[in-house]
Amino acid sequence: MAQSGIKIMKRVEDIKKSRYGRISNKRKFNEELHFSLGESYRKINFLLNKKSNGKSSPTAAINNMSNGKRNSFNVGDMVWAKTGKYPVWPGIVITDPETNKFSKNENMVPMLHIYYCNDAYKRNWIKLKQITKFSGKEEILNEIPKITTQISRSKLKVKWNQAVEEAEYLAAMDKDQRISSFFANKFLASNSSLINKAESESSTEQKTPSKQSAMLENNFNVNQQIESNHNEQTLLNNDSKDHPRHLIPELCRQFYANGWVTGTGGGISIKYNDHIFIAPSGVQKERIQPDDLFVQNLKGEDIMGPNAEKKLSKSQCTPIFMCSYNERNAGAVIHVHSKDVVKLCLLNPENELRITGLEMIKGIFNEKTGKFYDNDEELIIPIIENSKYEKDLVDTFKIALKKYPSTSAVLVRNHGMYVWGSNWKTAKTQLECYEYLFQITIFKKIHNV
Ligand SMILES: CSCCC(=O)C(=O)COP(=O)(O)O
Ligand SMILES: [Zn+2]
Repeated sequence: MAQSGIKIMKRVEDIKKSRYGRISNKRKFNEELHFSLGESYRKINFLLNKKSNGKSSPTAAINNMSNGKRNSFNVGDMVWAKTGKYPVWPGIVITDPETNKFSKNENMVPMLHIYYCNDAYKRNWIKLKQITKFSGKEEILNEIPKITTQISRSKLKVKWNQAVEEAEYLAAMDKDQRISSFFANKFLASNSSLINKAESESSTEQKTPSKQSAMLENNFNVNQQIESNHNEQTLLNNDSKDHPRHLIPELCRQFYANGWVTGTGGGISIKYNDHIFIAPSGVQKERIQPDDLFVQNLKGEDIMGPNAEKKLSKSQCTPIFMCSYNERNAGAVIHVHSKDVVKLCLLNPENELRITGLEMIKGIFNEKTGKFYDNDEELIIPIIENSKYEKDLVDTFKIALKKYPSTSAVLVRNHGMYVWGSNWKTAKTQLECYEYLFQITIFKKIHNV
């Protein structure tokens, strides 16, 4: 620990000497920091603001660039932001740790949550009209030539140039890497004081167990903070093919191919930790993209959504999805507009459907017993009446859940079916088993066998 501490402190000293060196030596430094600190590391105003006829003040220019635009920014995007008397400053759109949101409307004014580059991790909610896409130093200076003179007169000149250099460095990365790298610097800044303290203590006196444990605890807290920021971003977006951002579009394409979500009908939602991912409404479900999804928590509070430019809204099925999560502890819920469900409900006017004697019954999970059905057991699935809007199904859906504690599906007459499971795989498998059972049951009913 003491040796790795010395190594890090030397590096911190190098960085203190040259901020530019920090940028160019960053990779090497990161590697050493990783080596020294282990796995936890990985997770881890210029203007005079003169209103010079409104023509070329940076505020006016920025306003002109963004006015009337809807939010087209997302977490991880690099931006130029203008606040108060400060020069336009580079930053990154990152979720506010207090509200878990990166965008909001305050008194009808759209705002984004920004962390500033090279500014001790200061962060703020900024009006969307004060923000524009990060381009690069040359580009912004060409776009707003007055910045050059204003910055050269400003006390913040050095700091601004370093911020821009950091931003250009970060802009070259992909979003995940960018956010990790940005917070890795925070880790470094927070730890350098601990390291300095540790080194000076080790050179003058023996560390007492209580000092050692206080340092470790402090270190642990810093690690935890970085890790939780990192984890938050990883939960919302990541490249794993099993992440809801990739699963939902893929599953929708499969369901479309089976004729279950045609003509924009149907929908899907997957729970990932405590985040509920929900498909958009009224779109061709087979064409959904990873960044078309909505994310909310179990209380129904929005966490993240697609760019406003996309003009998407959350699935109308959301109230039923939430019922399945809250009442049945589902891990995923699927809504299909399958023709076989509609046909079967026409052939079966009762309020429930009974199926027995088929092997595929074994693929259905009995939520009451906590076991899969045996093929000699009778499967009973509730049927509720359709309503004008999906949300008006909630009351009867809840009644059906109470009356049929074993069921993992509810049929909606003249409409389709909701099916859920403890995870997306079980929900999908059960959907396939139900559809199979329904086809055979239709055949049996038609042929009276
Ligand atoms: C032609 S679809 C009618 C609405 C509907 O029943 C449905 O399932 C669509 O839900 P969405 O997720 O697109 O809001
Ligand atoms: Zn529907």
